[in-house]
Amino acid sequence: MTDVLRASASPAVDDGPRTPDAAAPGTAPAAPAAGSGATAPRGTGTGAGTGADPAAAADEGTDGGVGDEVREAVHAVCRAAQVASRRLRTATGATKDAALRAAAAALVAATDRVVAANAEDLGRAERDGVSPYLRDRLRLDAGRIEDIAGAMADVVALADPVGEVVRGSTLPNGLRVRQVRRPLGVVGVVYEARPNVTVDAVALALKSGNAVVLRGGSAAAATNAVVVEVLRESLVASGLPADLVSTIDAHGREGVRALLRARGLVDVVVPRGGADLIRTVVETATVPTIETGTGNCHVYVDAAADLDEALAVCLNAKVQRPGVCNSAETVLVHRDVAEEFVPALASAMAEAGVVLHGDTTTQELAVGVPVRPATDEDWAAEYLSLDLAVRVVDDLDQALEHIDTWSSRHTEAICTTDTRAAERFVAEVDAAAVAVNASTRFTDGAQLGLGAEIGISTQKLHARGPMGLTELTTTTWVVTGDGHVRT
Ligand SMILES: NC(=O)C1=CN([C@@H]2O[C@H](COP(=O)(O)OP(=O)(O)OC[C@H]3O[C@@H](n4cnc5c(N)ncnc54)[C@H](OP(=O)(O)O)[C@@H]3O)[C@@H](O)[C@H]2O)C=CC1
Ligand SMILES: N[C@@H](CCC(=O)OP(=O)(O)O)C(=O)O
Repeated sequence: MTDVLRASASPAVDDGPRTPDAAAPGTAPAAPAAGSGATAPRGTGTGAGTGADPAAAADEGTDGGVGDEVREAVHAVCRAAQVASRRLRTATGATKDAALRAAAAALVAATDRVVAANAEDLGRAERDGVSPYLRDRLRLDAGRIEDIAGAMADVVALADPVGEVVRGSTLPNGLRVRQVRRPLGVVGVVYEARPNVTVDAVALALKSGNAVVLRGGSAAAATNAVVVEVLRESLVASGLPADLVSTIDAHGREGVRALLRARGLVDVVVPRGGADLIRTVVETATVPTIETGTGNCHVYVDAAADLDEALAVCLNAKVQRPGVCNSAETVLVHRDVAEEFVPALASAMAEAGVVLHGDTTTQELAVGVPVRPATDEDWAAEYLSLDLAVRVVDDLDQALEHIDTWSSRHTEAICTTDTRAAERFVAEVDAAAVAVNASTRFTDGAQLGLGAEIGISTQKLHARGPMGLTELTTTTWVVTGDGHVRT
């Protein structure tokens, strides 16, 4: 069976000239816009055009709708992060590891404070009608804080990427050349209301020698404020600058746009979120960015699938954590096994509380289980809930065509015992991750051995899939001679 999860090399990002944007007028306030909850079929781009942000639109071409005050405040944070990042360039692995261990312990020690702030966020989310699945992403308790600290320890245990010689040789003229891994510098992260991401981002950024500027989902503002405060205090206690970790949460979405235009002050911004965020990034950013797109992931159950195994994979992919980007939204079933598989799938999903949306054949075969007629909206949807679209396909070609049309290029899975079908699937699907006889839920930094992830890139440059330590570095060519001159 093809090893579908082999790591690939990633080229460096262009960090552009180190001159911040000139100040531009524009006092329009930030205007939140709801995401569409659906991904577009192939050919319509990254979700541009879904939702609207009048402030950004009104000020397009000037400074992304950012007022002077917010721009200056965000740039000040980035400048301080840039200064702090220089301290980490030369920090030893031992220094960074000790600081991260201390930070993990500080977080656990602050459990009561963090949980109290989280309760505030959860109460507000419930009053605002946020779905239970999204509230699950937001929720912290003592056990989850222990897990988060454990994830930090996992990152500490990984090899320090900084200083790694990627390649090197002595040229015929005697010049010694080495390509050496270095930190990027300042990494901005805009992410969902999921406080574990705050800590994952900090652990990965610091271990790879970077300062990090955070902008978490507003629903998690109280939790993140406490977490960031605890981490900053801990850094100082470890003899490192607090400004290695900072937040721009106070500046709302206008702050996000200011960060996206802090060219010369941040080296890369990683936006983790839905179509509306990505549209804003595409239209606003002047800094290098790495997009982490929405998840519209499929499981294809082939004619040669082990159907018990396939059922377990489908259930896990849909039900284990339906509110996250790597959960499955559509199951495609080969016609030859549909009569046996669809009824089993339908009753297992119904038992797990899943609402099915299916094509005509699925509706006919799912005896005793209600199936809503599926439309193109269902094939496009990233439900992020206990909803699942099901389609019976004629063969692997039709499955591949469906995936090519509707996939968000995040994660696609095939269940089959046919090696040739698996190899075709791996070769022909265009996605950040492809799983063979395994759940889509494995597309996760921790699960793939990266300790954690700063996001799951659905673009092809500079990284693709879960981004860990290596993806937060660039390289420098070090050329050493003995007074060599070029002739
Ligand atoms: N591939 C990956 O690694 C990941 C993908 N995702 C995807 O994100 C989506 C779900 O997360 P959700 O919390 O709803 O994500 P959102 O896109 O709603 O929010 C993520 C972050 O982006 C901000 N944001 C959203 N829209 C804008 C905008 N127009 N301008 C500036 N900032 C903006 C949010 O701020 P505010 O709080 O103000 O709304 C928040 O901080 C799903 O589609 C999921 O698949 C999520 C995480 C990881
Ligand atoms: N790392 C995650 C998946 C990525 C993620 O953060 O997704 P999301 O909850 O949509 O923001 C996990 O499987 O736990």
